[in-house]
Amino acid sequence: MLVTLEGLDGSGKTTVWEALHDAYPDAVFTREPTSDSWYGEAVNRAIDDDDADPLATLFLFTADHADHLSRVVRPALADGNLVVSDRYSDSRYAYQAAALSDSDLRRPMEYIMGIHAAFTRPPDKTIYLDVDPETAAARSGATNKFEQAAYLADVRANYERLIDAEPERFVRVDATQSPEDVLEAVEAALEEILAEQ
Ligand SMILES: Nc1ncnc2c1ncn2[C@@H]1O[C@H](COP(=O)(O)OP(=O)(O)OP(=O)(O)O)[C@@H](O)[C@H]1O
Ligand SMILES: Cc1cn([C@H]2C[C@H](O)[C@@H](COP(=O)(O)O)O2)c(=O)[nH]c1=O
Repeated sequence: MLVTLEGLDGSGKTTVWEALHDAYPDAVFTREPTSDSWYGEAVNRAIDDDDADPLATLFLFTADHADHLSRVVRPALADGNLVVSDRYSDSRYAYQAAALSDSDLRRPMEYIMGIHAAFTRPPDKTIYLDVDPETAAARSGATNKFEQAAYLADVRANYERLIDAEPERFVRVDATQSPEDVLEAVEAALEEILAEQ
């Protein structure tokens, strides 16, 4: 089963993802952008480059996803593992659709989803850590172009579109709570997800 953690920068995904390692020692924990491949390194260069072309950035993230799928996600699922990914395809649909909103693409989110549809493995469930853009930007330190409150407001609106389209896949957790309460809510959600499967 593939469970993904999604949310704005600073919503607390990585904090939760790290804490879950103890509760689920047999699960495969992974992330996007990947941290152990040259594709992930290329993505990180694009994130840190304020002048990076947004369409080129989309394709770098998508290449990293393709490598992540073939090298980590599909083999782990084939072995029957629970896979928990800190960010996954929804990050592209939410973030790159926002970055490309002023481009020549008429419907950026649909375009990005179309590129993925041919090869991706959709998540079985997605835990969405919901936080307002101002809190997100403040927590993340606004250190790169994606961590700005105005941009994150557009990203959040895109996540809401995704949730509206597939309400049964998403579990929303209020990420403005204390880290302990957020973790408790995520662990409860994950227990329910695993019990249902
Ligand atoms: N529930 C919370 N309340 C207050 N601060 C939090 C909470 N969760 C995480 N933080 C703090 O916010 C910062 C960002 O947390 P974290 O890295 O887990 O977020 P993230 O969603 O993974 O962000 P990014 O997507 O930018 O990597 C850290 O300093 C972390 O300690
Ligand atoms: C996977 C993915 C990520 N992003 C953005 C979101 C963050 O600002 C950075 C890095 O992610 P991290 O969780 O802070 O390490 O990249 C994106 O725009 N599109 C994506 O597909």
